[in-house]
Amino acid sequence: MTDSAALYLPTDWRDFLSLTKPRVMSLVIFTGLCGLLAAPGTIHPLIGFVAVLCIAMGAGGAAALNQWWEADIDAGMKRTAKRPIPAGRLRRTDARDFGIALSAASVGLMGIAVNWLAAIILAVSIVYYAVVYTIWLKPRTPQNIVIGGGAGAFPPMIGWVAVTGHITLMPVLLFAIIFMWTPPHFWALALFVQSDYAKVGIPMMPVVKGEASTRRQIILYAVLLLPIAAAPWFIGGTGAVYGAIAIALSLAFIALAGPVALRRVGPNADGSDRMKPEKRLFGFSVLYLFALFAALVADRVIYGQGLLS
Ligand code: HEM
Ligand SMILES: CC(C)=CCC/C(C)=C/CC/C(C)=C/COP(=O)(O)OP(=O)(O)O
Repeated sequence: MTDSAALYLPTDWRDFLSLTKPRVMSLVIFTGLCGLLAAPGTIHPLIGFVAVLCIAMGAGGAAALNQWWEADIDAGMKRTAKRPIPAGRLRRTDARDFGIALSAASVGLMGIAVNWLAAIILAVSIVYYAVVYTIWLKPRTPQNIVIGGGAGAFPPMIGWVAVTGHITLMPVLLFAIIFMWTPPHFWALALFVQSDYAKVGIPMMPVVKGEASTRRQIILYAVLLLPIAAAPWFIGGTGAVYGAIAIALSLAFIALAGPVALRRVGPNADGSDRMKPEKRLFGFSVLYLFALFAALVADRVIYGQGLLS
C-alpha cells in the first residue's frame, strides 16, 4: 500500500472519527461514566465531564493506534476491510499521529484537570490496548483476549478514581466484572467470524483450540461472572437493587451461554441461521454490561450516596 498524498487527500473527518471505533467505545465511555457517578464523594460537573471526555479521547486514540498497527490484517478480513486505512481513505502515518496526539492529550488533560492517579491508569489502559494486546498478545496466543481484555476493564476504575483519587476494593471489582465478561463477549462473536481470523492468521480461541473448547470456556466465564457481578453487593458496596439486577442479568447471561456451550454445530440442513444462539449471546453481552452499570448508578441514586456536587 502506498502512502501517496495524491491518493489519500482530502481526508474526511468522518474517517478520523471511525478510527476511534465509536460504537464499541460507546460502552467503554458509558462504563467510565458510571464508575464516576457511582463513586462515593463528589466532583464538579465540569471536571466530571472532562474526566469522561479524557476516557473517550484515550480509548479513541488507542483504537486509532490499533488500526494503524493492524492495517494489513484489517485489509484481509471482510468485517474490517472497509476501515479507513485498508480502504485507502487515510494514510497509515496520519492514523498513527492522530492516535498518539489523542492519547497524549487525554492523559495530560486528565492529569492537569482531574488527578494524576486517574491519568496514570488511563495511560496504562492505552498502552495495554495499543501495545500489550494489539502488538504483543493478539498475534501470539489464543489467551490474547483473556489477558488483553484487561485493557477494556479499566474505564470504570478511571471514572471512580477521578472522583475519589484512590483505589479501593469497589473499583477493583468493577474491573474484575469487565475482565470476566470479555471472553464470553468476544468468543461468542469469534464463533461466527472465525473464518475471517483464520484467514489472516490471528490465533483466536476457536481457530486454535476449536469450537468445542471455546464453547466450554464461554460457559465457564459466564458462570464465574455471576458471583463477581454480585460481589459489590456482597461486600456492602451497593444496595440490594444493584444486587438483584446483577444476579438477574447474570442468570440470563448463563441461560443464553448454556445453549451455545451445549451445541455441536453441523451443516445447516433446515436453512436456519446456523449461528443464531451465538449471535444472541453476543448481542446480550453488550446489553448486559450497559444494564449492569446503569443499575450501579441507579442503586447509588436510590440509596443516596455519591453523585455530582
Ligand atoms: C479484548 C477485548 C475485546 C475484543 C477483542 C472485542 C471485540 C469486538 C469485536 C470484534 C466487535 C465487533 C464489532 C466491531 O468490530 O465494531 C465488538 C463489538 C462490541 N464490543 Fe467488544 N471487544 C472487546 C472488549 C470490549 C469491551 C471492554 C467493551 C466495552 C466495555 C466492548 C464493547 C463492544 C460493543 C458495545 C460492541 C458492539 C458494537 C456495535 O454495535 O457495532 N468490547 N467487540
Ligand atoms: C481507555 C481505554 C484505552 C480503553 C480501551 C478499551 C478497550 C481495550 C476496548 C477493547 C474493545 C475493542 C475495540 C476490541 C476490539 O478488539 P480488536 O482491536 O482485536 O478488534 P478488531 O478485530 O475489530 O480490530
